[in-house]
Amino acid sequence: MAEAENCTHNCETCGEDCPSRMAPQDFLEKPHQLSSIKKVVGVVSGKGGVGKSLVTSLMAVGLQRRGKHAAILDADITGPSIPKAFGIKEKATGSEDGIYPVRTKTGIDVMSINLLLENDTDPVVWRGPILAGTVKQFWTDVIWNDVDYMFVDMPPGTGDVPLTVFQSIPLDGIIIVASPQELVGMIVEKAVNMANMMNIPILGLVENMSYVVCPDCGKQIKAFGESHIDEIAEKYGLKVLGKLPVDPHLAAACDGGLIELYNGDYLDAAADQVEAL
Ligand SMILES: Nc1ncnc2c1ncn2[C@@H]1O[C@H](COP(=O)(O)OP(=O)(O)OP(=O)(O)O)[C@@H](O)[C@H]1O
Repeated sequence: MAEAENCTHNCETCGEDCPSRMAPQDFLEKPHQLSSIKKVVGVVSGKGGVGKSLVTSLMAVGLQRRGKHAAILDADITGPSIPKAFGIKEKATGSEDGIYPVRTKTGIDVMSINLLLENDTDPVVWRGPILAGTVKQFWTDVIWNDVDYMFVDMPPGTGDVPLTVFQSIPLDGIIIVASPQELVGMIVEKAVNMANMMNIPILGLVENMSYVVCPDCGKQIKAFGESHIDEIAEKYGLKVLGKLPVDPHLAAACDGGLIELYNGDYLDAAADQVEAL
């Protein structure tokens, strides 16, 4: 059990009766004093590469199209994909007051580690506490001006870094993104249980790469087998907010920095849910 004087504030390692044990809300960090952020939504996945950044980008684009001011905090420090999806080439700037996010073509404010690194290809070879500290600084040291909806592209998984982010940024809700393969295993359920343990409302589930549409006959092909998302949603009393197909246009838009030009209403129900917060 951790003693109070050498407490690491990582309550995973100490006992229930540890005197330094804190309630989850005690870890919450305050945003920059010049920031104004109305609602914060985390986009979470049980593991990497399932399309979490793509869903984060589409959510911000969707809310911005509805006349709201959207922002993205890219908390995926080791795999930052947001600047690429929006084709952001410039770097973030700062003043003695703080750091300013970079604005996309349609007015979405973005902060990502790639906007601070000299070269986009520089790897971030940092240990967990530094990664988590950087995400915290994106919240505390960045001046987020008049944001209606901030989407946080969370680090994948349920390890130390996502845990710290969950504890330090006050999330109004999370969206869990999963691929059909993941839904067969327990990875999504781990993410659901983690959110429940942290008392963060789950707005719903999004299944990415749910199906492929045959270019000749338009038939939906379940390339990864039948979907299990409805079963899991029912088991945990959650909403299914959308099912995205594998779409080459989507991949091209995302990889070509043109995500703001992509037309598709797959995440309309998710946007409704966020607006209802
Ligand atoms: N539905 C889809 N159709 C076509 N391509 C997709 C789809 N979803 C994701 N992709 C492509 O898959 C790649 C990975 O997506 P993305 O970066 O969003 O995943 P991620 O879960 O955020 O990964 P990581 O956790 O490693 O950052 C991207 O190149 C993206 O364009």
